Amino acid sequence: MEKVVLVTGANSGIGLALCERLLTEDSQLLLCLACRNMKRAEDARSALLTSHINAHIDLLHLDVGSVQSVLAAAQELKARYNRIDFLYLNAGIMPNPQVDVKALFKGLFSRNVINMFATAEGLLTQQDRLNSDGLQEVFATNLFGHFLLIRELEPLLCPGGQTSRIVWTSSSNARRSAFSIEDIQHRNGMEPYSSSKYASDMLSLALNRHKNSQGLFSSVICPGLVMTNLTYGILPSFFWTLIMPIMWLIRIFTNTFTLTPYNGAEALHWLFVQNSESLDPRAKYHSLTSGLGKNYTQPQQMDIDEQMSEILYSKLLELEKVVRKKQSEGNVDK
Ligand SMILES: NC(=O)C1=CN([C@@H]2O[C@H](COP(=O)(O)OP(=O)(O)OC[C@H]3O[C@@H](n4cnc5c(N)ncnc54)[C@H](OP(=O)(O)O)[C@@H]3O)[C@@H](O)[C@H]2O)C=CC1
Ligand SMILES: CC(C)CCC[C@@H](C)[C@H]1CC[C@H]2C3=C(CC[C@]12C)[C@@]1(C)CCC(=O)[C@@H](C)[C@@H]1CC3
Repeated sequence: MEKVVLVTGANSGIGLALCERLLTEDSQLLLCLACRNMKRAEDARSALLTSHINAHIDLLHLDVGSVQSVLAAAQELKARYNRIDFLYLNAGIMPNPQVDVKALFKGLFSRNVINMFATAEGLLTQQDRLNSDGLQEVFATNLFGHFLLIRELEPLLCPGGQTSRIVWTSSSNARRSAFSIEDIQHRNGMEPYSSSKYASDMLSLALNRHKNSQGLFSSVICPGLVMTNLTYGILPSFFWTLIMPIMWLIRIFTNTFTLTPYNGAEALHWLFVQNSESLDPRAKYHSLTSGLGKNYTQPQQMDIDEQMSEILYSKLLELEKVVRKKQSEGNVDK
């Protein structure tokens, strides 16, 4: 039976590279590209079809940052498919990033330099805003929209007698100290990206606890530092052009500088070919590239508190009720 695979944020960067790799791995795949911009989705589909002429590629309009769009997309999916084998939750944003140049230079001459290049700890802040649902945009896009999608797709993800898999594109930038259980949307801080990725790590653990018995397994990965639209948005493009040779040089010494989307998608691809029983729910799977350019995947234990992940899960369920109520009231008003 052909596998049904859905990828969010599939039209560029790591998501698109993943699609390419999955089609090479399994030509029988039924691949669904879930994107917020249909022109970009069409272009991605055409690009994939040039190297995989007979591939079965569907498109779906999905803006994960919008409650209404997630609910509509889920309805459409339930009409189209009777199960989903792999759900890759890859769409993500880091709006208005600011690099702390002083911390960067200080870090360059410290013993922490390798960790700084791997995680950007203490280097990055972002300016977040409220979206039209009244949610913080980074939280809504990177975490909550995906959570709502999972909840809506439960009938396709837990069909009974079969296992399904969820894979989150998280980050080594996910940090416990950037997250507050009192402020899960990160309304009051300057590191919404780090907070949202830490929340996705915790949610994955909670999902495993609640859903493994129904055949649903969740994992998180970090793609390493990859040059994509997201990273190009961090610094002016002339600066990236200038430092690109340095980046490739650093790559010889740090395996976390995967740099290309193909390399960054390594752990996402690796998980596709693993059995669910062999997965560790507490591990983050890292895409790594050696100095000689060899790709490999390595698990690393996550710094997560079981109890806190359970509280987060309950808070997300509560928020789900609130947004659903708001949504149905909105529909009645129309
Ligand atoms: N690049 C890196 O070094 C790292 C990236 N990551 C994570 O990898 C993931 C992929 O990012 P990357 O490939 O780097 O960057 P890209 O910007 O190339 O890809 C992000 C994708 O997400 C889509 N997207 C953003 N917002 C939404 C939305 N509201 N609804 C639907 N789709 C949306 C984008 O669509 P559109 O084209 O329309 O904007 C795009 O397809 C992200 O989750 C990111 O946090 C993690 C660690 C490191
Ligand atoms: C002199 C140096 C070559 C200049 C580069 C400095 C920074 C702009 C980068 C250093 C570490 C990088 C990094 C990321 C972005 C660019 C840096 C801050 C990420 C935060 C991108 C998104 C992620 O999720 C992380 C895993 C990356 C970690 C490292």
